[in-house]
Amino acid sequence: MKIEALVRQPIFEVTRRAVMGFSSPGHGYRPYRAYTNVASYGDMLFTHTDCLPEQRDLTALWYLCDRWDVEWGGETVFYDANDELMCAVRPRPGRLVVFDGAIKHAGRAPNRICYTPRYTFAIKFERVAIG
Ligand SMILES: O=C(O)CCC(=O)C(=O)O
Ligand SMILES: [Fe+2]
Repeated sequence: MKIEALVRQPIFEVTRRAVMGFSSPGHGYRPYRAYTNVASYGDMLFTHTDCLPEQRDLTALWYLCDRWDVEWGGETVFYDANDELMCAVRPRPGRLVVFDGAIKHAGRAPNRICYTPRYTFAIKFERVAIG
């Protein structure tokens, strides 16, 4: 999605406010990319990072679902430097998670009993000097 169009949407204002909480004196965040992920049972979503550690980008991830059964799986999982699980975020209607893009993570495909696609909407922010 074009960033100029995104910033006019109500979802962006909510996202911006959440991301603002990570600002520090002299530094803010600027959106540079936004897109939707879709995954269904059997898909393979690879473990990755969204930026290099020194970049300190943030990823804002919305779970776009009307409902999400706990048995459907499809969590976003986060790993430490030893590839141990630190955290799993369960899709939930309207949930937003904001995280440091340098943390290793992966979306997980839904389980076999899930007949609905798993949609997430990602907005990537770069750290910028302000003032
Ligand atoms: O859909 C997810 O849970 C993760 C998406 C993601 O990691 C990304 O878009 O960079
Ligand atoms: Fe990612």
